[in-house]
Amino acid sequence: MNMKMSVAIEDATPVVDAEAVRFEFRDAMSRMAAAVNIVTSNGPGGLAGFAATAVCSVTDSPPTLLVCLNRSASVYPAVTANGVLCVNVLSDGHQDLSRLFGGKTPVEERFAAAAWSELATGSPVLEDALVSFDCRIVRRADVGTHDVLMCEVEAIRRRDDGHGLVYFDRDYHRAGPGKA
Ligand SMILES: NC(=O)c1ccc[n+]([C@@H]2O[C@H](COP(=O)([O-])OP(=O)(O)OC[C@H]3O[C@@H](n4cnc5c(N)ncnc54)[C@H](O)[C@@H]3O)[C@@H](O)[C@H]2O)c1
Ligand SMILES: Cc1cc2c(cc1C)N(C[C@H](O)[C@H](O)[C@H](O)COP(=O)(O)O)c1[nH]c(=O)[nH]c(=O)c1N2
Repeated sequence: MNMKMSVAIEDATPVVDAEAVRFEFRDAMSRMAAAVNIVTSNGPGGLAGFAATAVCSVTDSPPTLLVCLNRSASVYPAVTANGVLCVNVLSDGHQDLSRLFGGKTPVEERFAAAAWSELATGSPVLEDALVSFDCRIVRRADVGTHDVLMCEVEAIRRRDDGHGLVYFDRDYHRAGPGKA
């Protein structure tokens, strides 16, 4: 396969090495702030949960989110076998929980660090999440290293207090009230 690609970088020098392109892309992506979520799942494939920033709203009719999941992640077989997941949106103060769900930690250890309940699908719902979207995976596309999961929302739980947690420049930041 021809891996040659080119991207524009600051001095407009073309980058043609695939590894350099990947590095350049990630470095550029580090400048895109994103909400931090813990995506959970439970069912016949077992309990699973991972930190995710590649999550966004697709359509409100029917209410649908997309979640990008790396096929090499340890949680991948469980999430795809279960066919359901819950997107738990984190608040500031959840940094340690995010690190736990983003690292190479055993699944029991990840879930022992917080309190969980359930809504419609049986996926774990984080008790103090800003908002939780309990979803059924209705469609899947494999793109490069990731699966793009289209997730139809079956139940929502939210709280109105708290600040958001944003990942930016490879670190966690508070998203608070007040206009920019
Ligand atoms: N979409 C993702 O899969 C994703 C997103 C964020 C972080 N991560 C994981 O967390 C680690 C630490 O991330 P970091 O932000 O501190 O440093 P990093 O340099 O690895 O990543 C910078 C940015 O690039 C993007 N990115 C990273 N890995 C990616 C991947 N495999 N596919 C698509 N986009 C990706 C994300 O937007 C990330 O914030 C990464 O190495 C990766 O394993 C994965
Ligand atoms: C802030 C942040 C954001 C993300 C991640 C990490 C971190 C720290 N990770 C990586 C993901 O959480 C990690 O691969 C899983 O925890 C699985 O790791 P194990 O394979 O179980 O060790 C991640 N993975 C993924 O497939 N999609 C995503 O959107 C993200 N986003």
